[in-house]
Amino acid sequence: MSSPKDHLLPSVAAAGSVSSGVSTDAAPQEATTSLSKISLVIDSLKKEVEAERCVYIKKKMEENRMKLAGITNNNHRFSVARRNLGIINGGKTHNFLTKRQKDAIDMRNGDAISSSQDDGRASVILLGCGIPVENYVPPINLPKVEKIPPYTTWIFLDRNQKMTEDQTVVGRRRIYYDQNGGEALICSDSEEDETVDEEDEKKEFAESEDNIIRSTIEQTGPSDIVYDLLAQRLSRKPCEIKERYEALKCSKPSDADFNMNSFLDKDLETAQDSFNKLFCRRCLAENGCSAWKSMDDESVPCGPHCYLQGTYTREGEFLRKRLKTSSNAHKDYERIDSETIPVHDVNPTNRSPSPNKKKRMRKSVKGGGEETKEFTSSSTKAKLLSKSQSRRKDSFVPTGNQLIPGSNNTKKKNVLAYDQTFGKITDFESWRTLEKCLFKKGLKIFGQNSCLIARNVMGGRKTCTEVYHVLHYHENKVNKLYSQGSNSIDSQNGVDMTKSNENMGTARRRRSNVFHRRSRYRRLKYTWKSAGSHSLRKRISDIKDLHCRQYNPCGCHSVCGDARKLAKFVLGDVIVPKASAEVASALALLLTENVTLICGDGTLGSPGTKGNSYECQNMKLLLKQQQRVLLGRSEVSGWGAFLKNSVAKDEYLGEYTGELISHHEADKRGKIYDLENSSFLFNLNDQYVLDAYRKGDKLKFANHSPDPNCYAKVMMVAGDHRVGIFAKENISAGEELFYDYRYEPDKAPSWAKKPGDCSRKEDATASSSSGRAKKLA
Ligand SMILES: C[S@@+](CC[C@H](N)C(=O)[O-])C[C@H]1O[C@@H](n2cnc3c(N)ncnc32)[C@H](O)[C@@H]1O
Repeated sequence: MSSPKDHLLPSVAAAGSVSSGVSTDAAPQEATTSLSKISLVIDSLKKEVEAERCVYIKKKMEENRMKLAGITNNNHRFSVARRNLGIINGGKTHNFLTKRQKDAIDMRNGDAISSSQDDGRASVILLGCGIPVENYVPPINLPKVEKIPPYTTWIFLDRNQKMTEDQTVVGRRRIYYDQNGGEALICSDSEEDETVDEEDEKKEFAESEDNIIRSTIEQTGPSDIVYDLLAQRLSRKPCEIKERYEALKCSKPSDADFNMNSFLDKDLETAQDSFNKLFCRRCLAENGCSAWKSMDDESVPCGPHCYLQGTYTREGEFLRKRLKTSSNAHKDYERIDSETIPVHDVNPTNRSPSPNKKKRMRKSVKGGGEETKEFTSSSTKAKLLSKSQSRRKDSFVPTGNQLIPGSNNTKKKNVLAYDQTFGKITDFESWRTLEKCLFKKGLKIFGQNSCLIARNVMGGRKTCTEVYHVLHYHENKVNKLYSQGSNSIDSQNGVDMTKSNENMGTARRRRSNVFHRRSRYRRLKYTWKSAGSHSLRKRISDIKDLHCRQYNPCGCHSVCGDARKLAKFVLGDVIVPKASAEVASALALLLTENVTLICGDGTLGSPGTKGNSYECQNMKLLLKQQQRVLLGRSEVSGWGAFLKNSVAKDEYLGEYTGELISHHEADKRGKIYDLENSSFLFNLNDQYVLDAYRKGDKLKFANHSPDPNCYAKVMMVAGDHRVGIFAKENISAGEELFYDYRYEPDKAPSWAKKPGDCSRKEDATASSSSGRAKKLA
């Protein structure tokens, strides 16, 4: 559909403000003119819609014709083959009908039923109009059903539809809107649908109708006349049109492009809002993104718009580097059709690391010593990637000759020309907020490797070459971006590098400082062995602009002697021979933050003690020193968790693990789980809930009991809340594990209600609709 502005009629726009009461003499005439103009707009829009529809239908018909042609040709071939067969068989006609089909046809023709059975079993029954039917089979009586049984429909809602507990009827469905206008949720069951009055039903608006409404009102302005006319043309009520327009206004991002554009002006945090809510924070933090693509070979371009492939002209055209063997050796670049490879449609080759590369990666992680096993955190990946990018960093030194074919300028001049060109072409200022945020994230994760940034975080919005140019020709802005918080991205007003050589030099120096410091930080962050060096350790605390958190490794607030051992281990050049992978991760964790060591199970394997009986359980959780748990059929319900070996009272059994999700998300999931009558949600704190449904250990199968043999405890471990399950009493091998889910009495399901709990059933039902039952520690 063409732009609404093309149709904009100035006098019609004025009609938007025309109210129904017009007082001047010229008014009736003006109103008539306005009416006709509005009608014109609507008609032309309708015509456009119709024309588009015609084209669409024609296209569809043509597609169908092509599909059908295949089928009919086949059928035709078969029928010809069959006829030929008849001819071959001496013209004998074959009866291809089954007896039942023939009977039905005969019955219709009023003929007596053909009987090929001459067995004397002529049980002929006369039906209605005297049609004789042989072997009459009485019809099957289907049981009469008054109401169709209830069903449940789940519908994903648009987060812009802000409504509360309201119910909106769409067709015959009843939709419950999420309290927070959330993007998902909803349930409708047909039981209630049945109660919806027929007259309440509203005809849904088609997309074309929406377009007409929106475009007309955008062109003419909203007014009663416009609503009336639209109602007439679309066979609706004016109030419906008005209501629809209001709804369209609120949810204006009706097409994908608009949606994307609206996100582009948000910062990453806001744009990711729902992402953060939906996914487990811990998984994201620990594993990073498994979809990150690394580079197999640093010298191979990452895609058609890799900076190694070529560059952009001042006009924004991509010039591809010519092969050295080209006869046009003096020209280093050739033009490529921007239609063939759109600038923003980079589709980097999906190369996954080769087995050898993977091996190499593992090997390099092992670099810290034999005892340090592989730990695949995002930080590790980043470290590996940053290493590769530093190798790659200066592999392409742009010169004026490369940029401007045939130029005879001196190298210095050419570099300047190059800078000036790209300073303008890759105007970092013009990048959208989200693009800058993504770029910043990429910079943090991958360093200044434009290939990795473009392919992993820019999502095709910026090519590798564009990222490269920003990195190299807007360094001052990049530096600022890196050193400042994401909130200040919009206020970035770095000096344009192209303006002066002097600035360029300063920026270059500044950049190298930042990146130098960053790479040092990375080394500290991920190479645990390096922590043994005092100079490096000092640097950890010297890095002022890193966000520092006071961390203690196990989160326990008491100071035990073993903590000092651990501290010494981490910071004092002591090498512990058999540190496990978990220890290595724990140490990596320590090194990622500014650490205050106050506790730890220094024995790193056998339980540490404080006084006579103190045992730091947090460290056991951190080191995953848990009991073996078996899965089996439960005494009470479904599956249950069983202990393999006997344990003593208060012994740590294991962790209740799961996805770390927000309460908002848990409420949504809880509604589904409640329907299944099986919930793996565990309230962690007022921010997060653990959901073990998809991810969890066997301990998630431990069932509820009011008189349990275990208990759950929320512990602060390495800065995170985690849930440990402990033995409440001595438990012998093979016993099933139970703990008290501690559901709130009014929300507890019947099987979890305590005998003394006098809350009425209705109360429980009422409250469970407003909140899920919460498993508590
Ligand atoms: C965390 S799961 C436990 C594993 C579950 N038995 C299974 O087979 O998946 C919790 C669910 O188990 C069931 N459940 C747990 N304890 C129960 C009990 N004492 N009586 C009845 N059902 C119980 C409930 O359906 C509850 O939602």
